[in-house]
Amino acid sequence: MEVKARAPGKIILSGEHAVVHGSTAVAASINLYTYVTLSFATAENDDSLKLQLKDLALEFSWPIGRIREALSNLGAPSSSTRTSCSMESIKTISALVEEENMPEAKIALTSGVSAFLWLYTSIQGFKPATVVVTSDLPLGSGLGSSAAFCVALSAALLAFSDSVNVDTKHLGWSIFGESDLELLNKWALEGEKIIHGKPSGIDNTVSAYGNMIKFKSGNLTRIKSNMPLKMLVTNTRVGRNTKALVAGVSERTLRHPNAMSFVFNAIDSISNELANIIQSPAPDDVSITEKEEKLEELMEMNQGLLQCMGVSHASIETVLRTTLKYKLASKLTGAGGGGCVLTLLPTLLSGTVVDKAIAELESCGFQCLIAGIGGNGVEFCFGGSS
Ligand SMILES: Nc1ncnc2c1ncn2[C@@H]1O[C@H](COP(=O)(O)OP(=O)(O)OP(=O)(O)O)[C@@H](O)[C@H]1O
Ligand SMILES: C[C@@](O)(CCO)CC(=O)[O-]
Ligand SMILES: [Mg+2]
Repeated sequence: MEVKARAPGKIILSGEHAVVHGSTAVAASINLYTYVTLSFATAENDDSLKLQLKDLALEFSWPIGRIREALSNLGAPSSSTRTSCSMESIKTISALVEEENMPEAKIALTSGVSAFLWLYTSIQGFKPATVVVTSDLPLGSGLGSSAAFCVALSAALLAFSDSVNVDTKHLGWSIFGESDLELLNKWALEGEKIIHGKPSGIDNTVSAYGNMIKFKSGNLTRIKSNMPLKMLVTNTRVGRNTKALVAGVSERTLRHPNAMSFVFNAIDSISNELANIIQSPAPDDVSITEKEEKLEELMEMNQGLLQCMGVSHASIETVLRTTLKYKLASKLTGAGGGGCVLTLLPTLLSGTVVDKAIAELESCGFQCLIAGIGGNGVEFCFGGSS
């Protein structure tokens, strides 16, 4: 028997980075997913834990005895209580990953593979198994690939544990009950900590719960949109790393605590206003257009403040300039420093303008997509031969 889990990526409509410092942020799931399939070994002589990253054509395999020896201090797995990875365990796990000779060009994956080993051994202990990962999401681009990976992984691991209440006979995709989802989200955050250093928890929470959320200091409020929201996502293809960008903002905050607290407060107000606009009723085209104009202004203000935090990038500025030529408002999404930019596509905007803007962005070497916003969060499905 095997279990497959899928978790969506996300866009942050407002409040990235500031959310790490206690401000409100607004995020939505998108219809691009990371898939994780878990099957325990059935052959007697198969005594290894395998991780296959299919899109990257990478396979890792550790003899279970080697993992048990290295992590003997962990004790018995306890899937019902999330535990944080100590500095000592991180070092041991990194050494296990290094034994696998990660290709130099893919060294950024080390933290993802470490998060895998931590979540696997903490939830399932030392059982031989194969875990296969595929993803629609570009890695390290601001669309929450790390969170989708941790959420899908936690879902597959917990689905085969005694800590959640799932029906293994159900055919097709299922969702977790509220308390199981809460546990899953806590485990996913522990994985994100290994990848991000100091995550706010917004990315794993929106991936786990789906739809649209407002998030502040670890607490989520579900949001119901009362207007159509269409966003163009432009991937600058400039690689960056969320951990380093988050650390950079924290350093700036230490240097200029007063100034930065005003920036974070301004972003908190922007996020709350944006959430109110999205939720308020819009009975006709005129009121939708008015709401869109306000959203555009708030996105521009948020982008200005992100630039002030030092997380914009020349490639992001090129996207902003290009979309402005078509009178469209944009902001970076996720950690910035490259990665993806959001552009609001108003309801009454002609298709020709969108096509022209996309063509110009793509001629700069960027990649554009229009994401479906606000679908289900994490789901799982049992299958395979028993
Ligand atoms: N499918 C995957 N397989 C293995 N590791 C992954 C996968 N997806 C993400 N990761 C890990 O997450 C890292 C990228 O995370 P990072 O937080 O820097 O970017 P992101 O999550 O895509 O963007 P953001 O955090 O801004 O939304 C990768 O370098 C890798 O370590
Ligand atoms: C940059 C950040 O705010 C969002 C990354 O998608 C980091 C976080 O909240 O953990
Ligand atoms: Mg991330």
